[in-house]
Amino acid sequence: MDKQLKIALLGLGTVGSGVPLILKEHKEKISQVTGMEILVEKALVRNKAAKAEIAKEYGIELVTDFKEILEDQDIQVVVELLGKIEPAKTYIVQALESGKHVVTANKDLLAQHGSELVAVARKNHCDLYYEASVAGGIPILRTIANSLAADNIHKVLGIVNGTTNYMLTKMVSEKLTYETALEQAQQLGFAESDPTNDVDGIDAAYKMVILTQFAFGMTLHLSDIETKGIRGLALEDIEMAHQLGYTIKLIGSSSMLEESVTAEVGPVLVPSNHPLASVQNEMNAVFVDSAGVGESMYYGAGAGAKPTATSVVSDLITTAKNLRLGISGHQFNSYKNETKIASDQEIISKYYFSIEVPDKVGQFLKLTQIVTNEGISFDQLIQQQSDGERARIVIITHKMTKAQMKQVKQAIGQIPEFELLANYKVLD
Ligand SMILES: NC(=O)C1=CN([C@@H]2O[C@H](COP(=O)(O)OP(=O)(O)OC[C@H]3O[C@@H](n4cnc5c(N)ncnc54)[C@H](OP(=O)(O)O)[C@@H]3O)[C@@H](O)[C@H]2O)C=CC1
Ligand SMILES: N[C@@H](CC=O)C(=O)O
Ligand code: NA
Repeated sequence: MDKQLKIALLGLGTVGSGVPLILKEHKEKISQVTGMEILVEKALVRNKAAKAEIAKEYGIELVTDFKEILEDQDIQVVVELLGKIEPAKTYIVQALESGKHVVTANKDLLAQHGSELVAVARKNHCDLYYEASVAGGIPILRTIANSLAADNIHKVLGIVNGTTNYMLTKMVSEKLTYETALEQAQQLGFAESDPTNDVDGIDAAYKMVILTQFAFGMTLHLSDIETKGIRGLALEDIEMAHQLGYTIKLIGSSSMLEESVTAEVGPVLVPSNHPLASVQNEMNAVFVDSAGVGESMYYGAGAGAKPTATSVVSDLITTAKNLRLGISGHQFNSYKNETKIASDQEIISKYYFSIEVPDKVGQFLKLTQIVTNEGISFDQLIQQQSDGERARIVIITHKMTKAQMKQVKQAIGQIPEFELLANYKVLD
């Protein structure tokens, strides 16, 4: 081994503590492919005593002041695994400005400040890689940027949040409560330190911003992505969907319609025979529809220490190879297009409506009128057993535009005795 690559970790939490483990377990292979020995020299922590054991195990020097990393000339790569925006952003900018390459798993940061960080990296001829930020262990960003560079992607959609997929799986298969399922996802290290972003779909929306950049070269803001989480998802709707031949999953999607893009996150009824329907627990899957390859799906662990750290180390390996070849500073994603957002008239889907109505004659007729007023018909319709006073009617429509769907919702809202309980997209 003729060369060493000294790195520093910011954060020794779930993912941070996985990195030295992967570097140790796969040391020989990593040395062969990079021609370098990757050494974790320092780690930034808040509490040295709490991380003393892992530091001793891997011979890492713990520091509580980022300056000790920034000013260390031997450290060539900073791996940011703190999460959230600050101080992560400031540390990354300072690292890049002092000529250090950066690897991060921070989707919050990349989705909200990615363009700025990429520009700083570029100006300083530094690498900035973030494969772990989307779908944890699945090498999806590199696949889109490299392997699918020759293709024209029409649509990218999938299960990109491990916590909520784990929760939905456990709530359905083991009848766990929402709270218990969330607690388990936290204990297993899948959830963010504050799981609000997981359950409210925001974490998935961040990932869709990044996926949209890679797939279509367009930069979306979070506000461009209509986002719903699983907080209000009722078990009754999961069961009704099941009776209709669907599984409800939290899906992030981004599609090109002519020359404009539309991206959304929310519970979606996925046909039970669709490959995304069988993705369980913390597993993620990204389904790509493209002109050349056709349909392809990338499946694997979307969260957890080892899978995520493996992606982080794959970025370190790329950084090491670039250094050896003297080609540092190329952008992870160099595909760029002017961002155009699709209008509601262009977005077409089937929709699921779950409506509570008085249990008396004539209700179906009123609903039929609302939907037919938009020139749409029902694909499926069922009524759940009622308590004698109120009944739940569930309909799946044929395809309509998002604008029509909003009209239907509004019309339902105008009938005082109707209550719209849920409204989700239905995948073909
Ligand atoms: N967990 C997962 O499966 C995945 C996580 N990610 C991303 O990876 C990143 C890390 O996540 P994860 O490891 O799960 O998070 P953790 O909360 O487990 O780890 C973060 C660590 O950073 C430390 N930290 C936070 N702020 C500071 C600071 N200012 N100074 C020093 N230390 C600090 C925390 O210390 P303390 O404990 O004292 O708060 C904690 O040990 C996040 O961006 C996350 O979104 C991406 C894909 C999957
Ligand atoms: N909290 C995230 C972690 C990976 O990105 C998730 O559950 O997917
Ligand atoms: Na990934």
